Amino acid sequence: MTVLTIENLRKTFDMHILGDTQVVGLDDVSFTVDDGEFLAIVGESGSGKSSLLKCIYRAYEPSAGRVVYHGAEGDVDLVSCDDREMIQLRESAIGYTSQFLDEIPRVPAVDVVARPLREGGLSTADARERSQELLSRLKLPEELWEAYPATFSGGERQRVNLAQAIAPQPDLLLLDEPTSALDPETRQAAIDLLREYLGDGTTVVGVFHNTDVVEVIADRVAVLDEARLQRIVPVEEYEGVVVA
Ligand SMILES: Nc1ncnc2c1ncn2[C@@H]1O[C@H](COP(=O)(O)OP(=O)(O)OP(=O)(O)O)[C@@H](O)[C@H]1O
Repeated sequence: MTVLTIENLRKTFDMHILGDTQVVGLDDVSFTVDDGEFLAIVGESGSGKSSLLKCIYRAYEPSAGRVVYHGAEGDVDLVSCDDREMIQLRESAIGYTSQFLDEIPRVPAVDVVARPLREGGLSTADARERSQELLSRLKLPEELWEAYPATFSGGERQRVNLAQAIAPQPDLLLLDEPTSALDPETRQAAIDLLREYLGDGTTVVGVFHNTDVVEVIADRVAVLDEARLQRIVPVEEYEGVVVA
């Protein structure tokens, strides 16, 4: 079953500061994503990877095209649906995370991860227990669980960020470089957790620079080149080396 249909997606940026020139972030991108699939988005720096995720999540308003989410309640065009419907989908079905943690001042790491679980209806105790499990699996030292992420290293913050994103097990999860700051051992732990914890219940579209990660985690790979979808192939046929 198809979860996401992207049709002729285009995103341009009007750069008034550069004498009204136009930057093309995405150009005529079309593909579908199946239920439970892990699709990796790769491509050189500036090829449009983050713009694609942001357009799906409507953090960027696409300039043209359609992004249809085939959810439990029916099809929704994420480009044209009203804001309220989009917010509801973000709360219930579609997750997004960038590689940087949006810090909430003076909230301990364990509560940052527990928050979406509490909002989803879990008791505080259960939500905290689940978030401790996730942080433990991601090898965040236990003494940091009750500390504020503002003081954490880049890799420690990224673990909190990833745990927070996967905790509610959304139907569709958009991940932008979720493992970029992790050392190889922690990256492996993150990959194992993503696979196990999300299982087939979550469809993932994730931007990755690291070819090793792509090869072990993705089902298919979409290669962007200068704002266009160059090819989309099963991971076994993917041989590209991606450098940020
Ligand atoms: N908010 C914005 N305003 C203006 N231009 C933008 C904006 N966001 C992206 N762009 C431009 O769109 C193009 C694609 O950017 P995008 O960030 O999607 O690429 P990327 O493949 O994710 O790059 P990287 O791997 O470096 O993160 C680039 O030329 C970029 O400068």
